[in-house]
Amino acid sequence: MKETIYALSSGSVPSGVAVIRISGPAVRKVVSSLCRKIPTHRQTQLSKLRDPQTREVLDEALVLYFQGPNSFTGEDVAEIHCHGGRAVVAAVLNSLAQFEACRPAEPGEFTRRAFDGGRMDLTEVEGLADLIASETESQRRQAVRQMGGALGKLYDDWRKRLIHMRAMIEADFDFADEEDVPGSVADKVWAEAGELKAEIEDHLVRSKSGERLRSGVQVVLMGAPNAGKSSLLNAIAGRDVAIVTEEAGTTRDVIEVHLDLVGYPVTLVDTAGLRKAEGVVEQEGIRRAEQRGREADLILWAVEPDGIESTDKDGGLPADLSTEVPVWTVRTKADLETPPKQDSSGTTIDIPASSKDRNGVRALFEALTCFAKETISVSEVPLATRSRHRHYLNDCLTNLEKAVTADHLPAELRAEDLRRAADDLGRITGRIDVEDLLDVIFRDFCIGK
Ligand SMILES: Nc1nc2c(c(=O)[nH]1)N(C=O)[C@@H](CNc1ccc(C(=O)N[C@@H](CCC(=O)O)C(=O)O)cc1)CN2
Ligand SMILES: Nc1nc2c(ncn2[C@@H]2O[C@H](COP(=O)(O)OP(=O)(O)OP(=O)(O)O)[C@@H](O)[C@H]2O)c(=O)[nH]1
Repeated sequence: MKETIYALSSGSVPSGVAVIRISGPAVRKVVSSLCRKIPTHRQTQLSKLRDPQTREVLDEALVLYFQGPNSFTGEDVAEIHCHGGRAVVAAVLNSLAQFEACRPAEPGEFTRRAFDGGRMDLTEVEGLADLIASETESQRRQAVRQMGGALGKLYDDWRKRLIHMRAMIEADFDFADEEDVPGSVADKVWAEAGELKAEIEDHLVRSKSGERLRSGVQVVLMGAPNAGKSSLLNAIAGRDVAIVTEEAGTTRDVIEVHLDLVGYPVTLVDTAGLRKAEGVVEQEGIRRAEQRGREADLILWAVEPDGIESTDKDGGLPADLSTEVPVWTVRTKADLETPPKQDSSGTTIDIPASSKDRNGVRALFEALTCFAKETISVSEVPLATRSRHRHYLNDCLTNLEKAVTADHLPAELRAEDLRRAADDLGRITGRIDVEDLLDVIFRDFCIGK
């Protein structure tokens, strides 16, 4: 028999109320033992919770019951809403552990059961994970929509169209010998396939924005040592409206701050000062700084008043930087200088900033907010949000392209490419072999979800 799983779903204790969730075939037995009576489906019941062995009262709690299949997981589910004291939660979890075939849930295991039971597709699962990870309004909006199935529906519709096209082609070549079946059926299908291909290409282009919204616009501060990069980061992040979380990067030289700029997520990255370094550690720091620069959506090039010439000598932007990455020159320590004549190059935006006075970074802050808005452009249509989606969409396009262009090949082979293209979309929603992928996706979930 399938195991029954349980977990604290409500976050860290102590808390006012803690929610302990239980799912699986033993739920009815467990609940009737802990609180005698099983609540009516979808209703809560105030009950004394008792230790199954000693019958000692552990707490007075609200117990909620969902009879499978009408539950989040599709199995029988109960929720115990008890007091959020450490010892209360420990005592309840401990009594659950005493039941046979009952064990603590793995991260994301409730959701995994919902997926296995066909209650959610993979894009909905990912939307749910993104919703829990969301830090800004625009991220929340995109995640809610994806969790609600909008993206999955788009891919399912495309997949159905492909399956239909293939059926038409196969029907056409079954009757190919008969005279009165017009060849135009196939022509129509290939024209439709071409249209779908264009739709998917358009979706892919627009989805850059979806991925950026999910992970935050990457803004990387670069410049010579001592140019004032760290002070700038602190000055921007220190504004009450801006800071959400601060975390050290994977290296001690790369610091990331997650900003919420009026609902748009921006990851601001401070990097090691660029110069011709002697030490191995510093060289590694610079290598990583350059790497982040290459991945950036925007580079803030910090230049101090008398440092403009020295940056050229000591090290500039990485030579292989894509010309598509915009670079803004930020004149740091603007409180020390008399403003220079307007930069005539016209290639970069030039923004004076001072970390020393309260209004010193206002212009930069506002320019960044505009940039984030323009880069992300929250859309009403669902967008791909992960490189995983992009990967399979590209595979799908490759197969579709083969099918559409191969008019010298027999229809059987072209129909087979249509099937492959449909399968690629099925992999995004998880309808087609994704077993090895699931562990990776669910590993990132919280316990209790
Ligand atoms: N207490 C509590 N709050 C919660 C959840 C939960 O599981 N428990 N959720 C969990 O993530 C979210 C709400 N989402 C949910 C989605 C589906 C079902 C559910 O039981 N669906 C059944 C029955 C629907 C019905 O009441 O008729 C179904 O779809 O068949 C429950 C919660 C957020 N808040
Ligand atoms: N007057 C003034 N001094 C500043 C300003 N910003 C930074 N400084 C000073 O410049 C020095 C270097 O600043 P940091 O922010 O550490 O420079 P950095 O670019 O991060 O340096 P590295 O981490 O070595 O690359 C410090 O002494 C700061 O106090 C500013 O806006 N005005």
